[in-house]
Amino acid sequence: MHYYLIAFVAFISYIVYKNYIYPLYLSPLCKIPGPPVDSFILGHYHSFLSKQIGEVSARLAKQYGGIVRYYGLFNRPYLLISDPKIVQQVLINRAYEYPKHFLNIEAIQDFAGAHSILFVNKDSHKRQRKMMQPSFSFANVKEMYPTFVQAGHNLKDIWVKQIGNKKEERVSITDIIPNITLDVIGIVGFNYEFNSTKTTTELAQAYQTVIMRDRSQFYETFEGFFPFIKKLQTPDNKRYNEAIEVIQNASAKLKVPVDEQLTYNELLGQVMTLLIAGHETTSTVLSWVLYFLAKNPDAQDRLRKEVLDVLADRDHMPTFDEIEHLKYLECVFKETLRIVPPVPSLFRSTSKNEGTPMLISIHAIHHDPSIWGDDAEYFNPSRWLDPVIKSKVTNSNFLAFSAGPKNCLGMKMADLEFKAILSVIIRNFEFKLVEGFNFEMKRFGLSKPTPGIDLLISKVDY
Ligand code: HEM
Repeated sequence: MHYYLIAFVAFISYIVYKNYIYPLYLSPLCKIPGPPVDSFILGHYHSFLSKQIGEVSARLAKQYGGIVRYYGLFNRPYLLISDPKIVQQVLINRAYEYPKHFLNIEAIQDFAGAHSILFVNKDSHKRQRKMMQPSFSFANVKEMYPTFVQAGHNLKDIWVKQIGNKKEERVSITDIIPNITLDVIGIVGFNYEFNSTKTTTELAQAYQTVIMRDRSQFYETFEGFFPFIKKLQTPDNKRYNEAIEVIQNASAKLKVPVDEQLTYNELLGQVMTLLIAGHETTSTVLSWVLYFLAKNPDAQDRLRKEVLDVLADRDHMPTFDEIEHLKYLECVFKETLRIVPPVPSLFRSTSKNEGTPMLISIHAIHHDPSIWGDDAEYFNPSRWLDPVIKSKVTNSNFLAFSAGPKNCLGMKMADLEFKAILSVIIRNFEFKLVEGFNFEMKRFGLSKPTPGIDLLISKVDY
């Protein structure tokens, strides 16, 4: 009998040592500054892991510095990184030595495919990247430009109809913008018309269900530890699993334009990755920009004035060169990406096996007053014209598209799509905040406004 007792005591001692004594008192990571732990089992759940992770990480970085230690479930240590010198090493100089880390890999694989470029490292990554790169060349992206302008006009037509003869109309902008960008990626990525702005498509709704699921970093980790939770037939899981099935079925029907031989699963992975990476991020930044312009009427007027120089005639389709010359539009794009980076954090691991997970907080870096000035919390597109700020910006502190060999492949495409759509929209409408309307930011994943953004929209009559 006492053998069982000894085994039981040994087991408990091991658990206590591994999950409490070692991480909290003996690990070399204890020397790194960070907040005191709240709970033996839940780590920092109560103080911040259940909250909006971007804002929390900016606060922690301000309090403790560019590298902060914090604790997840069972006191697993994490590092919160916002020091641009470390970022330079991890993302750029030694990118392949720091593989991506996923709190809940199965959940992401559900909608990006298990063989996605997003998950692989070293040779597999280099191979996929080489294969995909030509589709994103400058010349190819430039050819997509008319599709982007047309998308701006499609959105314009929808809102003109919605406003009708009224002076202004309250519109939920986040209901339609993801459909606009989904249609765009369908056409430019796969030569396929989803027509999601004209008919209700299951696919657009499926993405809403998956992306708008608002769960904390803690919950994601918890489900990552116990993946069977995902299979429980709760109403939320059922909705989610049905949505994933819709995405997988729709992706299976599409074809990516690559020459090299790919297995069926690799192909499916690429389609799913491009669909998700190519429309949810762009729709996020387009939604936020309209909110910030509504909140800052001076910036809105200045942008409209600049756009009117090339779009005096409202039916004129702006050319690529005309759009590329709009300097304030460029500032507005960068400022929106700075203040609300659609991907607020990147996860990496210090090494392949059981390495310490690192959360690189793009949000914290983008809100650091030592780089962006004392008004870093505010939307101010003109900062991008300030020579002092310009001299401080580098590819390791402006990270909306990440940096280095795994940076965003669709960067130029997103840039052009944003500018084409926004210029048509701002030429044709004025945006105001709805008094008393509040929303929050999703706690984890993409920086989505939740439940969405309502604005007052009126037509520009000149
Ligand atoms: C404003 C819009 C966008 C933002 C802010 C954005 C941001 C990012 C970020 C931060 C990453 C790095 C993720 C990580 O390291 O974990 C990334 C990767 C990627 N993005 Fe984007 N993205 C945008 C639009 C697009 C578009 C339009 C496409 C394609 C149609 C695209 C395709 C990709 C791909 C394929 C990767 C993986 C690259 C690799 O691992 O080598 N993105 N994006």
